[in-house]
Amino acid sequence: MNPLTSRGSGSHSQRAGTALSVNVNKVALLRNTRSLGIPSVVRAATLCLEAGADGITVHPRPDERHIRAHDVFDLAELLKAWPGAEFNIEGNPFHNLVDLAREVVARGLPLHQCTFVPDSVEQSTSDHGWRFPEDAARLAPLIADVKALGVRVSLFMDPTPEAMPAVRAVGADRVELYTETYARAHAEGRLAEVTPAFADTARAALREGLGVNAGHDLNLDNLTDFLKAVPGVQEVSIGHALVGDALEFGMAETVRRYLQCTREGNT
Ligand SMILES: CC(=O)[C@@H](O)[C@H](O)COP(=O)(O)O
Ligand SMILES: NCC(=O)COP(=O)(O)O
Repeated sequence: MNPLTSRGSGSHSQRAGTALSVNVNKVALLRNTRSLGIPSVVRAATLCLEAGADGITVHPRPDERHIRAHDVFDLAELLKAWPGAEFNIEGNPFHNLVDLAREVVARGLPLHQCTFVPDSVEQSTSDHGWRFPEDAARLAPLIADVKALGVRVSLFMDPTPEAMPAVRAVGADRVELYTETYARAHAEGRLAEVTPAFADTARAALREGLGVNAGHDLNLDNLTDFLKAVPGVQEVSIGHALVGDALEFGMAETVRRYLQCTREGNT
């Protein structure tokens, strides 16, 4: 069982420090190239949880290129056996996300967080956050709908400190900082250019009473530095690099290495 304690925004449990939610999209992507069910997404998620991961994330895109609807329900069934761990579904609330969330909850299955991401259907991966004030009016009712299910709502956001009061006003519980620009700058030795915006956005979110998550292109090289530089990050969701690392180190050892980065990043 994970050492989880309640803290922070939203009513669900999180362990002290930054939680690691493993995104298993890329396991499904490989599985979908044949009809054999290999590798198993549920088995991969089980290995992550057994190794100490705090949660599982999926981003079921409308074209089901990786995570399919049945994966969402299969993983939610798995999470029932891990009461301390969290299930986070990411996606565009104007596409398939809200209906999936409703169905998970209707089946009596656990769902802790929905992360709203403004991706278009044909996008190859996420590449920007919501815009405020432009998106506020159309997001508000969907945020209310998902929160009425008892599910926390996090909004995928670029590092824009000035948007945080509007994110709070629209009813979100958390923001997820889109970290691609941090990851690229880290790889290119340009951290001074980007770090202040991430740290300022986290501080602005915390001032508003929002929780702070982060994700996209985080990896074993940049995760510790990110968490040292950006205050109060409650959860990182990591998939692409982590699943790649698992090919080299195995899933359990890989998860342990990422957990070690979160611990080092929190000191
Ligand atoms: C929201 C986000 O940051 C993305 O990283 C996403 O969840 C990953 O989606 P893909 O695996 O389809 O690239
Ligand atoms: N929210 C980000 C996520 O779930 C995984 O992003 P990535 O590590 O696949 O880039």
